[in-house]
Amino acid sequence: MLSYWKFHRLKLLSIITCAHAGLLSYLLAGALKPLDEFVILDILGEGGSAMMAFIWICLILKSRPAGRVTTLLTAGLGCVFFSLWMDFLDEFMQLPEALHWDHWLESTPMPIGLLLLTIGLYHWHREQLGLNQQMRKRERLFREHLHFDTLTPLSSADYLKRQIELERKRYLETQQTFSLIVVDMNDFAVLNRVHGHAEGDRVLQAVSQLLIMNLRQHDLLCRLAGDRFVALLPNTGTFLAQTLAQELERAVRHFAYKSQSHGETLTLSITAAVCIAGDESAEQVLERLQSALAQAKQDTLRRAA
Ligand SMILES: Nc1nc2c(ncn2[C@@H]2O[C@H](COP(=O)(O)OP(=O)(O)OP(=O)(O)O)[C@@H](O)[C@H]2O)c(=O)[nH]1
Repeated sequence: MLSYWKFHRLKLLSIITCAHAGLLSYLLAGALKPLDEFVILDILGEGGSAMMAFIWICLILKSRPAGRVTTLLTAGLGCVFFSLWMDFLDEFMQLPEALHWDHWLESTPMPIGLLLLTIGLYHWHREQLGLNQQMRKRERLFREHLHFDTLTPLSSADYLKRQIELERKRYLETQQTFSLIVVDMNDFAVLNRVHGHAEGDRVLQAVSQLLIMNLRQHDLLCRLAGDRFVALLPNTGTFLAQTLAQELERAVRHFAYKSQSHGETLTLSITAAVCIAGDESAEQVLERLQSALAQAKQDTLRRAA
């Protein structure tokens, strides 16, 4: 409750104030009905509906950031809630015959609320289309995953091996080779030591997102172990794989990651290596990939020396 109270307190306060104003108006202008005029079924039905509308408001505010769509949905549901609330109060209070404002307060907010809710839902739909577009890039990651890594949203080495076996079958049918890129963070043990393991975890999460965004829609990124990732590139030759690997290295080098503790920019870098595969078992391919990485690490060290 507290987290969304901070962002949406104005909206919630307006709704609660309106509800209190309605109650106060009834108390000032009307009188309590005798007990035998209470209709239990109406009280339960109208009170329950008002309560549900309020719960919907809380759920919307809890699950959405502040913005136009949230405001429209809350305003719409707020009007619906107010209408139902006035209807509920009507069950307990009797107003003088000459007064008619209770009918207005019961009936007018409902259609206005439904109109606002409809506009809000329409914009929510448009917003969702935009989000779907963004998510499509990561679709292969989220589909059919039995083995998710607990830290990053990537699949594990087991899933990667199964995917390599599938690519191998495809190779036997179509003769189309595929490539793999292995990526390893440089000096990650030092980063852990200097900035703490929790910061290291956040770096791994951020880097995995960055790598995903720099791969193509049909590529698959897995976390092999620790600070090591593997991208499976279907139907891709060595030249294109090398180009992608260089792009990944560049993306990480230019990534201005900010530490959570002090907000300073941490310099991150990776070493990437590539291998092309066809008719080989997953173990064989991964072994070759690890050797290519070891070689690339040595080259990097030699260049730095
Ligand atoms: N924060 C964090 N650290 C991890 C995780 N898994 C492995 N590590 C750490 O990653 C580090 C990997 O160490 P190394 O293989 O020596 O890698 P490195 O320091 O990048 O060395 P080079 O690869 O040679 O540059 C170790 O310190 C592990 O403790 C994890 O899930 N979270």
